[in-house]
Amino acid sequence: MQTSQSIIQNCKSWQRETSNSQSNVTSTVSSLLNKIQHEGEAAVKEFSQRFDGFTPEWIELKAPEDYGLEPEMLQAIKDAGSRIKAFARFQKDKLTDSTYMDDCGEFGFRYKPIERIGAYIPGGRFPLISTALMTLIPAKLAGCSERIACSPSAHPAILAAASFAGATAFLKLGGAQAIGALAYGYESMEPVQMVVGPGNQYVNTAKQLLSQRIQIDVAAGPSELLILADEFINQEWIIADMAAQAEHDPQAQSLLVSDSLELLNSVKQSLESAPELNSLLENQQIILLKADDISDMVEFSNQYAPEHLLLADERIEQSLLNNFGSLFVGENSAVAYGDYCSGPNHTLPTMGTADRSSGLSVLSFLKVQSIQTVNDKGRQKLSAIGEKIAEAEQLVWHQRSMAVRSQ
Ligand SMILES: NC(=O)c1ccc[n+]([C@@H]2O[C@H](COP(=O)([O-])OP(=O)(O)OC[C@H]3O[C@@H](n4cnc5c(N)ncnc54)[C@H](O)[C@@H]3O)[C@@H](O)[C@H]2O)c1
Ligand SMILES: [Zn+2]
Repeated sequence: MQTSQSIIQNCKSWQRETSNSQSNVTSTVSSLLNKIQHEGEAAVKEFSQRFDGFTPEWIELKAPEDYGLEPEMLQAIKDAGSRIKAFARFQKDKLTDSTYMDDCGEFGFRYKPIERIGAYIPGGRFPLISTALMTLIPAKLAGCSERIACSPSAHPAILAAASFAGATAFLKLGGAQAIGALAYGYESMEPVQMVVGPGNQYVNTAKQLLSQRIQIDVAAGPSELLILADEFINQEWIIADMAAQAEHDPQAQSLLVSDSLELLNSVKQSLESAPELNSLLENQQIILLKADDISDMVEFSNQYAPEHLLLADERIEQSLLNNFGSLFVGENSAVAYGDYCSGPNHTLPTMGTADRSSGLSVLSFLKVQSIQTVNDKGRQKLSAIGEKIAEAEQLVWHQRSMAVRSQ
């Protein structure tokens, strides 16, 4: 049993545990992928039988209305999907191709979609309906022409969501073998160029191991929530938020950081009085941290770089917060809204990678290409600059290819 002192810790001395090594998963997945690369379909089928007890199956998608869902469920999928679509469209509209001209010619860039993508929708522990929407909708808005949904679950709500989100095919197949099938091709499906979507350690390891061959999205590990709070917040709400993110996964973690010891003590008491919540506290899925002041809170947040950041402290300016996957401002903004239906994506960087990477968005599915058109004047001017450098690098043909144009 922990003492009261150790339950409320000082934020300066607390650090995220780095993930324990998982070399046996890596070697299992590595040999699985190797077999799929060399033996193709037969190996995919064999692994699917071994780990999931079924043969992979292409499932033809019908209209979302045709899955016999209760009307409220169908409506919720459509409403969530429409909001996710609206956000993705808004983002897409800001990404415009652009060109400028100067005396040497025309220079610009454009966005082009990756053609074939695979979206993995986890289905082992829970059927993740929202993940079908979050992965496939931005891919469609980006303009990817083939969008293969892959999941070990063919739950009617997943199929309806994949259909609403615009999957062009649905393959019932799970785990690392699903990622292998997407990357190497399967039956009539050509290999995809990108695989997105969360999954368990087998799925994530397969994505990592294949990342030289295919583009992958963020490292979406166990969920994380950091709440920065002042003494005035609604405790019932934030306790529910912390328990919500913790229930994703036994390794998921929610942190409450405040400079108010009164708040932390009061939250601690509420947690301890409910056995289900107390066990989250004991298993360190909920962590209470005391800061000296708001600058301490900001500093902690920036170094921790949480997946989800809930800012429930009006004294702290948003602009001071540098590292997070998604920011929820004010206590109205439950993180669960972001998980399902507010609009922004829920596939977000975890394990501190938010200090250098972004969550899934329309941009993830686009390549930025540059385009240049040199005019006659540009031939002279650019030759004069470039030849000098090529000469110093002793790249003779580089120099010559410019020299022959310089007249
Ligand atoms: N960070 C995010 O945005 C986010 C969102 C949703 C889900 N998730 C995470 O996704 C994960 C979903 O995991 P899941 O397990 O429920 O579903 P999953 O679909 O990722 O994995 C299930 C598959 O794992 C394979 N598998 C299971 N045991 C195996 C074994 N011993 N050897 C080889 N393969 C094996 C099976 O083929 C099975 O189909 C959770 O960890 C959850 O936290 C993260
Ligand atoms: Zn969540």
